[in-house]
Amino acid sequence: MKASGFDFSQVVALSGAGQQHGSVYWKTGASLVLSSLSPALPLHQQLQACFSISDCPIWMDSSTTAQCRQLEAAVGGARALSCLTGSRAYERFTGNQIAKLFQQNPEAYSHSERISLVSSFAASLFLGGYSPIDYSDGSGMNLLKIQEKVWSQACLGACAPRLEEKLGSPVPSCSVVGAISSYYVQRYGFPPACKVVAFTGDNPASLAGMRLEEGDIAVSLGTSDTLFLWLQEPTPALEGHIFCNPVDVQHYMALLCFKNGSLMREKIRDESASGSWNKFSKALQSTEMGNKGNLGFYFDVMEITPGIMGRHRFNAENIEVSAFPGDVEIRALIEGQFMAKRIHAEGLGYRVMPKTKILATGGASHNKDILQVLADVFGAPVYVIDTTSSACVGSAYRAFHGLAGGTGVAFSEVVKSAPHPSLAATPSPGASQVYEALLPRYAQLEQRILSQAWGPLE
Ligand SMILES: Nc1ncnc2c1ncn2[C@@H]1O[C@H](COP(=O)(O)OP(=O)(O)O)[C@@H](O)[C@H]1O
Ligand SMILES: O=C(CO)[C@@H](O)[C@H](O)COP(=O)(O)O
Repeated sequence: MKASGFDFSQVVALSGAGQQHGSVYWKTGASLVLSSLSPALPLHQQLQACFSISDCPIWMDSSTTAQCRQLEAAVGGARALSCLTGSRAYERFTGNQIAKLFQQNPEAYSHSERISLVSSFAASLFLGGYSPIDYSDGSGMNLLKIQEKVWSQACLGACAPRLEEKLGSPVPSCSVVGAISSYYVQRYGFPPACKVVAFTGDNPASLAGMRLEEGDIAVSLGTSDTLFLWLQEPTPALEGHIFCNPVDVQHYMALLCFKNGSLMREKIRDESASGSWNKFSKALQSTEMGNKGNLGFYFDVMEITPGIMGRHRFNAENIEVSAFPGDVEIRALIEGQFMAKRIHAEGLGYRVMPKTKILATGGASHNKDILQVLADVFGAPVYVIDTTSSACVGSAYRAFHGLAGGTGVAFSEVVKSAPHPSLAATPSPGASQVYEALLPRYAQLEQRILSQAWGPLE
């Protein structure tokens, strides 16, 4: 930005977002380095010795099943943990990652004076000191009591000793956490009064960027596919997550994460459309809604929602088949991905309403033919905002909100003059009849695969 001539002296506030659940381990003494950085040198040269471990766990890590079971057992089971923290124990959630680090590398853990999320880590760089974790990203740790908005002592105790002091106290997501550090003032020309508003997770920031309203559903088609909803009241369940809302401290957001998103679509594009999104789109155009009854499940990595692995294809008679022709494969993938989203959102109590808008974002929201299938499966119009970087735009809106007063001011008021989303796809005639028949079949086949993999379900 500096090289392209951006005028940092005009920036009155900033905020940001980081992928959820990742954790950064600051070594004892790091805060001193952070607060006395030389503006003559880049960050990486000065911070190299500041971390207790060099490879940080990120959200795709699923190696903490043992720690998940320990945490659930410590608080009275999966449902009890979900009621407390908004989610049953998930491998990628930070509390379980911290517990694993403590168990497998106690030295690195004890040498860590502070543990940040990716979001609060980035905010710390701008502050020149440790930034608190915000309520919304803090909800992705299996440690925060989402109603009281304080760390759960039971969860902290089950994960690792002296954890509270390493995390610091969580704050409302729209809090001003301090002024920008002199490093950024001197090196880049920010004004010294520029405020840093707490950073949050990428999905909460996207909710802000898309200006989600009640009844709407946001679908982020990034590396992972995520789906989020605005909730007045938390309804924690054994599937999906409830987070504190990033723009309204009284409310909540629900999130469902599907790991086999764009990377899975890319694989099928490479195998069945010679690596071309254009050919991939043509396959969607040339096949009909409902795919003549052919259904597919494509999970090359262990899926989060639901816990299935592998590829499973079924013909119209529900008989498992080993392959589909290329075009059928592509439609089965996209229809299957969106039917799973609708079925699992409805499992959290979500219902498509006449006023429902689907707001699409992320890399694959560039693809109109994919969005058409989304509109058809949900029976609702799909809108896109004029940027796929909704988390970045949301961070700018959140900075503006924090500057305007944060918790005392309605977010919708602050962003009311922002551009409206534009219509990208409307349901095709006859779509609801097709998918009303197909959705229950998809759900039954999903249950069949799940029980084959895990035995009879609860
Ligand atoms: N025309 C397209 N059709 C479908 N998918 C696309 C298209 N263009 C980009 N993508 C997908 O978008 C993904 C990146 O999305 P993005 O939202 O930037 O990811 P991230 O989760 O890293 O933020 C790529 O993996 C790619 O598969
Ligand atoms: O784990 C989750 C949400 O719970 C992921 O959505 C991460 O937040 C990473 O997002 P992308 O990089 O895939 O956008």
